[in-house]
Formats: sequence, C-alpha cells, structure tokens
Amino acid sequence: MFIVGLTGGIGSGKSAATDFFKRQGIHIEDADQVSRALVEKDSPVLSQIVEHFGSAILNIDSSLNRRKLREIIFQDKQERQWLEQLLHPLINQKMLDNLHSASSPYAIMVSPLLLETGQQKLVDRVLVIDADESAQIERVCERDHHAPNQVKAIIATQLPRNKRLAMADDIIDNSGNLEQLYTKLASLHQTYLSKVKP
Ligand SMILES: CC(C)(COP(=O)(O)OP(=O)(O)OC[C@H]1O[C@@H](n2cnc3c(N)ncnc32)[C@H](O)[C@@H]1O)[C@@H](O)C(=O)NCCC(=O)NCCS
Ligand SMILES: Nc1ncnc2c1ncn2[C@@H]1O[C@H](COP(=O)(O)OP(=O)(O)OP(=O)(O)O)[C@@H](O)[C@H]1O
Repeated sequence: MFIVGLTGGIGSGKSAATDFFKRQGIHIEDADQVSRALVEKDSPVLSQIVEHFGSAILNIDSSLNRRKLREIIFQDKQERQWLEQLLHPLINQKMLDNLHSASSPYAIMVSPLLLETGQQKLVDRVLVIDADESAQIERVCERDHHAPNQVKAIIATQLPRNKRLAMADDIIDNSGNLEQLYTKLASLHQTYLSKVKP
C-alpha cells in the first residue's frame, strides 16, 4: 500500500485536507483520532494516565478532562514527554494495524507530529499542509476558543515551519479559502493516483 503521510502544525488545515481525501474514497488513519480512542472512558491507557496525574485529570463522568491535560503538558516538558512515550508507540501500532485492512488506491496517515516523532519512516511520501502562524492562531482560537497564548505554546513544541517545509515531498499552501485548498488537493490526488497505477 502506497502511504502518504499528511502533516502540518496545529490549525494548518490537516482535518480540512483529510475531509477532501475522505470524499475521494481514500482510507485515512488519523493519529489524533486514534489517540482519542485509546484514552476513552474506562480504557486501560486512561487508567495509566490517572495513576500518573491523579484522578483530578478526570471529568465528573470519569472521562478524560482533555483541557486540563492540555494545560499541564504544554507548560511542562517532562509531563509531555511522559504522555508521549506512553501514547506514541500505541498510536503507531494501531494505525499500522488499521492500514492492513485499507483497500483504497492509496492511504493517508495524518499526524501533527509525523516529522517530530520519526513516523515519516512509516510512509512513502510526506505532504505538508502549510499555513503561517497568524492564520494557525486565528483559526484555532475561532474553532476551539483557546487563548492565543495557549496556541502559541503548542506551536512552540512543534517543528518550526521552515524545517517542516524542508522535509516535505509535497506542500499545499492553505493561506487561501477552503475552495482554493480543495482545488489544489484535487490536482495532488490525481498525481498520487498516477503514481500507484500499475
Ligand atoms: C493534550 C491532549 C489531551 C489535548 O487534547 P485536545 O482535545 O485539546 O486536542 P487534540 O488532541 O485534538 O490535539 C489538537 C492538536 O494539538 C497538537 N498536539 C497534540 N498533542 C501534541 C503533542 N504531544 N505535541 C505537540 N502538539 C500536540 C496537534 O497539533 C493536534 O492536532 C491531546 O492532544 C493529547 O492527548 N496529546 C498527547 C498525544 C499526542 O502526542 N498526540 C498527537 C498526535 S500523535
Ligand atoms: N483555508 C481555510 N480557510 C478558512 N478556514 C479554514 C481553512 N482551512 C482550515 N480552516 C478552518 O480552520 C480550523 C483549523 O483547521 P483544521 O481543523 O483542518 O486544522 P488541523 O491542522 O486539523 O488542526 P489540529 O492540529 O488542531 O488538529 C478549522 O475550523 C477549519 O475549518
């Protein structure tokens, strides 16, 4: 299976791009979604998180309080590393398992940390969705109602934009509107299809 690794900083437009490929029938493995499923209520992984951070990390219904965990890990590098060493191997394993059942002409592995964590070794080609920092902050604040400083703190833990772009095989500039994004992706989709044709 030909696998495209799709990445980009927070709020760059990974999900918007993913929606386009999904509509073309392309199999998607999304690290953020797999990560969420791993820590769902009553899961063994959530128990390990509670053991480490204490039960104050849970909501009243015993689900993970994501906001609280986010506030902790983006201001404490050690805590972030603890969480990542627990989750990242499990996320990778789950995505690879799921990809075995993929039947589309090619598949896409979406991950915000594809280049930070060595996941690019698992893919044939790296696609970066690119937006500048002011667009990232504006779009995430509007979507999630985060404070701009929280988004800046997250951006600071991710690869700098120039390094990410230097590691890309394909770059899609997402500084325009969604219509413009989809037009660019339609042409890239044709390129990928031509690569996998026998
Ligand atoms: C801290 C958590 C609970 C916050 O949850 P929340 O619902 O607010 O955000 P969500 O999971 O949708 O992530 C949103 C974006 O934050 C950024 N982000 C998330 N985790 C990380 C991280 N460890 N390092 C850098 N950026 C990150 C990414 O751009 C991601 O797309 C969650 O992000 C998490 O469990 N992170 C650790 C797991 C991880 O590294 N995930 C990244 C995918 S492999
Ligand atoms: N070209 C665009 N024009 C206007 N809004 C956009 C554009 N691209 C994305 N958005 C919006 O910006 C927000 C962030 O985009 P999206 O959720 O796709 O980013 P992401 O990279 O998946 O973010 P995260 O890293 O947080 O998962 C969303 O609300 C999305 O609808």
